[in-house]
Amino acid sequence: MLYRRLDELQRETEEQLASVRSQGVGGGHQARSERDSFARLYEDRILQLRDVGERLAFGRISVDGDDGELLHRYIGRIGLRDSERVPILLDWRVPQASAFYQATARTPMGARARRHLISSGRKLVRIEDEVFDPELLDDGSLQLQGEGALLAALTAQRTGRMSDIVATIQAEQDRIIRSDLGGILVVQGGPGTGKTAVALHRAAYLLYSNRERLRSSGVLIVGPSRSFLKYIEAVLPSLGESGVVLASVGQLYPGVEATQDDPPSIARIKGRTTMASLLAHAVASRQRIPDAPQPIEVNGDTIILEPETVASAIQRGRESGKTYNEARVIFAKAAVASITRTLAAQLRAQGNSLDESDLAMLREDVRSAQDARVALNTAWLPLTPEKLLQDLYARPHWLASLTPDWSAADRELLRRDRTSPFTISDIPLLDEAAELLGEVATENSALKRETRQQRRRDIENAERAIENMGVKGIVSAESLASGFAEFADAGTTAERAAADRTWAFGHIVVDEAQELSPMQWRLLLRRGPSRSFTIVGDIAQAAAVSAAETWEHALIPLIGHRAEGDRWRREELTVNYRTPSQIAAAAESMAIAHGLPVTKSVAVRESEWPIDTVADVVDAVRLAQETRGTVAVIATDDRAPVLLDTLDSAFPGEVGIGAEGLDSAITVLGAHDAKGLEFDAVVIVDPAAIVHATERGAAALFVAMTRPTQRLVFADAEVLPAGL
Ligand SMILES: Nc1ncnc2c1ncn2[C@@H]1O[C@H](COP(=O)(O)OP(=O)(O)OP(=O)(O)O)[C@@H](O)[C@H]1O
Repeated sequence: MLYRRLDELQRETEEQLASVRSQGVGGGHQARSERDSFARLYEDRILQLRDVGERLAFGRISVDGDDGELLHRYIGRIGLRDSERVPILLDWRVPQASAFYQATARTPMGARARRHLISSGRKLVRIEDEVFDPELLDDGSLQLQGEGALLAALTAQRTGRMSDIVATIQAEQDRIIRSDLGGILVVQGGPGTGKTAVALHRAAYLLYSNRERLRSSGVLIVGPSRSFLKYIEAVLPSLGESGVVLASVGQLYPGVEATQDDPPSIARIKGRTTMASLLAHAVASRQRIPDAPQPIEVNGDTIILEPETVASAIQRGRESGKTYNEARVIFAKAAVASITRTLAAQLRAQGNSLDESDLAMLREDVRSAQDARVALNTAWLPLTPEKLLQDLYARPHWLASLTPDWSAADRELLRRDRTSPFTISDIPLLDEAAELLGEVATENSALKRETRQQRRRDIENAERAIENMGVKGIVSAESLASGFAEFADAGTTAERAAADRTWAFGHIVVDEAQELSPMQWRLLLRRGPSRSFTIVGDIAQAAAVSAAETWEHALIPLIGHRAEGDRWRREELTVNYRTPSQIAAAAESMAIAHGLPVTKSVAVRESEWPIDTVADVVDAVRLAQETRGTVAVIATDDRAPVLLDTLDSAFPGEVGIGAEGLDSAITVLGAHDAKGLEFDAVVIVDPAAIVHATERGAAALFVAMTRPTQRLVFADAEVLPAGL
């Protein structure tokens, strides 16, 4: 019945689209853009209806009706109504659907029974029923909702890409997913507890329940690496959501994509908040008053530019309180005016008479005179963030003059020539510099202003269009205006947001948030000034040297020193869905032996396989392949590329590396790229080397050990690290 209705709706929407399109190309600009945006809405709806083909409905909840009869409510990926507009399928995000995820025999939330529907394509292959009868209450052991469906999902073979968990969300996860939009929500949990899954479903939930607000401002999801983003990128589209920007920490500054990070000693310095004041000093020290008077030639006349003239123009610029590049415009105006006055006085003294229009022309002459340009640029050069940072690293004397209280060794660590590519740790510094410098006045900034004004006009037009078409309450002016903007080639909200450094997102989800440095948090605050955040991570897994050791500490750049409950709240996830209990226990024992704090969780299942140790890497991969699923080979970041060659000759055509290798049967990863991912089987090469490679190497090994869903094999491990 539901699929029949789905097909019917698809046909109807296609007809509506055809009818809008057939209205021809006539009418003014506004009529055209109205038609285009309605066409766009229909196209979106058709795509959405097509995308939910698989597992359209996955659950049913039975409640008592008014007349004592049992009412069945079906839960699915989207909501559907029949031709009389009676709901026949509930979107999983509506409030009535939450009983499906949260009801238990102890707290049935008005429900009598729950059914999981397990289907393959359009065919129902199994059902699983739970009856909420208090008499059947068990002994209080681990309570899982829809245990059969859940275990089937957990033991299914992995594809290298994360899939949605919408049919089997557990009660503790559902509470987090549906938590309010406002404020900062920290989700803490050990490896495999579903933090990433919960964060993504929460994004989908928020986009649905706060559509008006988030559709135009967008949601930003930040992950640790490109391979991680690749791993999660299909989840939101499968839930019907596309208005989201996914970015790794190396992609948060538009125009620069950093893929490599600095060695830990350097990353630590660049992550400290002192870098913010260093950059502020650097920017403030970039204006230079000349030592001596300079001759300036303007159209054949020469005047003398006094240092005081420059000094007072600089003063004017600084007093404006604007950013460096914007204040420079004021400085330049003041300097040009002052030079013009001197020149005019000189010309008058020579017997020339000058009226207002002569003065205006004279000002133009001064502005375009080569000498004047050089003098003004020497005093106050327009600067880009990239140039500022390159100068800072490449000019040791300048850096030394700005950092009298730093050690020479720390300064030396920042030293680098101008051609070196920017690193992940440079991204927040570029952003900080951009904030201090402001935009260099170019056509680009004029363009942005024009786009903003256009958007305002679009919203006004949209409001009128909604009145005219009598669809008030069905479509919002904001979303209709987004339709206009999309047709004006400005791209979708997500595209525009991703390209605009000053975009303010309505909500930000940060995954693996334990890794972020204070400078990275400062950047994120600028992207989300309303401080509506979902922050997920495991503070115990922090492998980065600049990472904080408690959440309270990590949040200081966002909200200052605040106790839990004051502007931020914490939720915990306690069940490990990924890793079998033997592997989880081994990982914990290793972590404890290295003094790492461990977040306790309970694994839902055991492994069929032992943890093996094999000398040869190729043999180890063969053993791992017995699971018949995806295999990851994790080594130190340096060794990974070497292993690629070895494995490629043993398993031709089957091996890939990093983000690009996620679709391969065997993926080789550096320990730092493994964060957040999962595979059926994992081979860890020389685990002791991973521990010793970096300062927090034991945390990196802990992450690597908690990636498999089935099997763990150590290779080339003559000495196993402590605790194993
Ligand atoms: N309710 C659920 N139903 C089905 N699968 C689930 C559920 N919750 C989590 N999983 C699965 O468990 C695995 C681990 O989830 P996820 O990657 O979100 O954990 P995590 O806490 O982010 O892990 P880590 O911190 O180790 O990266 C994933 O395969 C996810 O799909």
